[in-house]
Amino acid sequence: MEMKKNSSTLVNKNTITSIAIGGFDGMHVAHQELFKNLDENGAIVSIESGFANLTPKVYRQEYSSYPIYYYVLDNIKHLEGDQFIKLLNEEFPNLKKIVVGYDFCFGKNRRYCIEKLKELFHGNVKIIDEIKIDDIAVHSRVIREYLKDGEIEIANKLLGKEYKIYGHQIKGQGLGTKSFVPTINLKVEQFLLPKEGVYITKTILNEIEYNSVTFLGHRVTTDGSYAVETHILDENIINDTYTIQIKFIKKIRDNLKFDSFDELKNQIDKDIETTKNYFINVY
Ligand SMILES: Cc1cc2nc3c(=O)[nH]c(=O)nc-3n(C[C@H](O)[C@H](O)[C@H](O)COP(=O)(O)O)c2cc1C
Ligand SMILES: Nc1ncnc2c1ncn2[C@@H]1O[C@H](COP(=O)(O)OP(=O)(O)O)[C@@H](O)[C@H]1O
Repeated sequence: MEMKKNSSTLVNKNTITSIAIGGFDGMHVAHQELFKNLDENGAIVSIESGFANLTPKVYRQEYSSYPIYYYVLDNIKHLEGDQFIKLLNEEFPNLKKIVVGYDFCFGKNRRYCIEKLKELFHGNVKIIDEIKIDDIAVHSRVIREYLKDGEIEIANKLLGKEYKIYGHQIKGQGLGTKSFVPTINLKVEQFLLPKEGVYITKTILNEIEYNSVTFLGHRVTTDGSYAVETHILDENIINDTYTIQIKFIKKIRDNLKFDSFDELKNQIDKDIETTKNYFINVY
């Protein structure tokens, strides 16, 4: 049913017969619903606004086997409706079907919407009604708000997967191993970071997934600097991987200021206990 193509550069645009159009930041449940309506020669046309921070461009292909072609919004937003359709027909000479959501609009001042698309495109236009989960409309902006509030479980439900960020290892304060627990410190770019606090997570190193607990926030108890640090449970990891992935599962607590290192150490031990219990009960 589904074809395996992992890079748009490998697929000739002449073979494409159906496309889904949108921004596709997050590659969430509603986006996946659009993709289900593509045929085996389907492709994803992703319009880049420059604001994607759930699945930044370089990480997006991971979430679909359909090839993704990117177009920069600034280069196409001045087009009139017929010019936009002409562009699509030129880019994909065998295009037969377009799949979009109920709220899709395009062209100059977003003046052209569903009715115009049906009128201007001489082929099959499939419109997907608004997708909701537990009465919440699934949109990338909605998911961003839940993440900013630390509501990981709701965000994950709307995403249809665990929210995952990529980062690379940087040096920490050097306090962790000495005074608290060993952590991998991450520099994270491009991705939206959830609310400051402590989270049950999984950390992926060299494609191996470990249970972990992750702190994000300003280290208000120590030097006040912003940090993303992950402690891997029950393992003595010597990490030599540059790229690290963190999947967020659940928030445990807010970021807190402690009066002493001892109190912080106690709380970190409790966080680790809470995380271990979670994994024992859930997995
Ligand atoms: C599970 C966990 C929870 C943490 N919670 C807090 C916190 O609530 N407040 C805070 O200021 N720092 C918190 N930290 C960060 C510590 O201050 C940090 O691990 C310590 O400064 C060592 O940092 P380093 O690895 O850069 O040496 C937490 C760290 C971990 C691993
Ligand atoms: N909840 C939804 N239900 C149906 N279609 C949707 C939904 N969210 C987005 N779409 C469609 O998916 C495509 C990508 O939309 P986009 O604007 O990137 O999504 P979002 O609303 O999440 O930012 C568009 O064709 C859009 O109409």
